Amino acid sequence: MKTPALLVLEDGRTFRGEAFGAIGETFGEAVFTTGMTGYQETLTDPSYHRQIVTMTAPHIGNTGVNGEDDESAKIWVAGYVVRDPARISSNWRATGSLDDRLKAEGVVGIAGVDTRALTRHLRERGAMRAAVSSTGEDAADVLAKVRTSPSMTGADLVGDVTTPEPYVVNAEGPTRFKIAAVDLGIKRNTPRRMAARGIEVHVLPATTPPEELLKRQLDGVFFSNGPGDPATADGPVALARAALGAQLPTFGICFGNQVLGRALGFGTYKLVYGHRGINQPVIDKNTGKVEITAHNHGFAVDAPRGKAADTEFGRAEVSHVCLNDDVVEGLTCLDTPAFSVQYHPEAAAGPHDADYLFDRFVDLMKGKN
Ligand SMILES: NC(=O)CC[C@H](N)C(=O)O
Repeated sequence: MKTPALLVLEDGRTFRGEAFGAIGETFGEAVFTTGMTGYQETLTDPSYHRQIVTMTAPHIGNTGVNGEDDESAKIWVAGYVVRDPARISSNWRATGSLDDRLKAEGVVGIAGVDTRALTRHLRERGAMRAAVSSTGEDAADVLAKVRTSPSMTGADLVGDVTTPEPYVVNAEGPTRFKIAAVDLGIKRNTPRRMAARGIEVHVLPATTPPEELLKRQLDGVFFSNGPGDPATADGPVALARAALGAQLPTFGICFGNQVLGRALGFGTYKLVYGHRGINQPVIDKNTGKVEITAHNHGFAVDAPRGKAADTEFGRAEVSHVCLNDDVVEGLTCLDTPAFSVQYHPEAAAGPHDADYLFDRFVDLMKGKN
């Protein structure tokens, strides 16, 4: 017999289904992602730390899990919600089933949920605190605990995911540049895309002091994606300010965009339900070109569209916006070699329209040499 499970949302809405993965109880922010592929990459993306992720694609687990697609050393999602798990894994690369992997890593999930109804609810009411429980506990008791669990607003989570020690990802072929990548929850595919362009990537802990970053005398700095509320990232913001002050070529992705935005003096705010998926249209304001891009963000930068803003580090403009809702998706400094995007040019899984941004980073570093 299948073990019954509950998904309880902060506003009291409750979904019933059956246990998927580990049996237990877990808390986090309920969000949804619309990606039709790439569930293994989603599960292992450190940006999903403390989030209960709902897959809107109804059939999950078809290709099992493999030894190649992880974006980090483990599964980071706090909980997993699916409609209809695949009963068999069909892929030549599969080394196991999704259910077994979730069990092995103690990740509590729920299957058999009406994920369309859940997604519509989250779109209307916003992402909110939630729990998945398969311990047989009463929904009212679970709800009481959800209401005392921590919120994503104000959550400082970088310390949970950053590397404790620096490490180096070697360039493929001859080394053309050496950069520091500040690890705020970095996905493996990012250094990989850089290495393919001859960049040697020195991944550094988020707690690296600004003096130490500058002392390394590298060709550029990168600020990665990561979990939590960017309003709490004062340490990384100080690093970005040091990089900007030193005119060091700087690139940021997702959390890195928010960190650069804050370093320039802009604020950040929480979106109602965020952008998560791999088909989000973004326009480059300067070229008018539209890219289909991968997103995973619940916060955004609050910066003026149109005219460049005057910041402590010279003029800065919003370079990209999302065509669905006009949210800021990229920033470019006009007097300092720095830019960032809120979406994922490293996209795994996802479209590669934005891959050119890694070349833009290379061009910035070439300009400096
Ligand atoms: N993928 C990311 O870097 C996410 C950044 C931030 N935690 C947000 O939700 O907006």
